[in-house]
Amino acid sequence: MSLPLSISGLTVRAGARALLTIEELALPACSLTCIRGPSGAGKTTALHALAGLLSGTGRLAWGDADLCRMSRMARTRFRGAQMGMVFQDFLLFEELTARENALISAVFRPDRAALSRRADALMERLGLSGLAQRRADRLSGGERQRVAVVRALAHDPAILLADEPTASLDRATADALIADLAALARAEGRSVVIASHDPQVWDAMDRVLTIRDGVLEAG
Ligand SMILES: Nc1ncnc2c1ncn2[C@@H]1O[C@H](COP(=O)(O)OP(=O)(O)OP(=O)(O)O)[C@@H](O)[C@H]1O
Repeated sequence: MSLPLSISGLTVRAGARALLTIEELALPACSLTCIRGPSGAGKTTALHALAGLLSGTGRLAWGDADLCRMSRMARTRFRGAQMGMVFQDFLLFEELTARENALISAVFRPDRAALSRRADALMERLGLSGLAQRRADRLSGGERQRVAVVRALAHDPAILLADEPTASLDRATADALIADLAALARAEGRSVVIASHDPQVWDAMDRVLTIRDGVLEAG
C-alpha cells in the first residue's frame, strides 16, 4: 500500500536554529519526488525528517501516521515496516557480504524466505548477482550504492527515501538505476523521495522541490 505525504507548519530545530521549515506540502501516494538544492541547503535533513529520524513540530503525516505525534519508538516501528532508506554514505556492514547486507532487515522477520527471494531478484536486476558473496569492503563505490538500494527495497516498503543514490555511479549505471527505481516504484505502488544534484534524476521524477537555507518550497 502506498502512502501520500501531507506536511503543514513543520519545523525541525537543533537548539535555537531552525534546520528545516516546510509550510505546506502534499505529495500523492505513488509519486516520485526529487529534492534539490545547493550543498548544505538541508536535503539530508529533509530526508531524515521524512523518515522520522529527526523530531519536528507541526504535522508530517504519511497517510494517517503523523510522525510529529509519535514517540521515537513508534517512529522506529513505522520506519521498519513502511520505509526503505538509502543513505548518502551507504552504511553497509563492511565485514558482511553484499547479500548479507542486502538481507540485513530479513534476519528477524517471519517472512525472511520471501524476502531473500526478493533480494536475490533485485540483486540480479541491478547486476549484483556475481558479487553476492563478496565482502562489502571489497566492493566499488557504485557496487556499494546498488547493495544499499537492494537492502532498502528488499522488504517491499511503501516509501523509499534515497540520499544522492546516483552520486557514485557512472552516467549509464546511474540512468539504469533511476529507471529501475522508478519502474519498480510504479509497478509496486511506492512513494519515492530522492535528494539529488543530478538533473537526469530530476527528469525521471514527477515533481522537483527546491530547498534553500533549510526552507523547502515547490520548485
Ligand atoms: N544536528 C545538527 N545540528 C546542527 N546543524 C546541523 C545538524 N544537522 C545538519 N546541520 C546543518 O544543517 C545544514 C544542512 O545540512 P544537510 O546535510 O541537510 O545539507 P545537504 O543539502 O544534504 O548538503 P550536501 O548536499 O552537502 O549533502 C548544514 O549547515 C549542516 O551543518
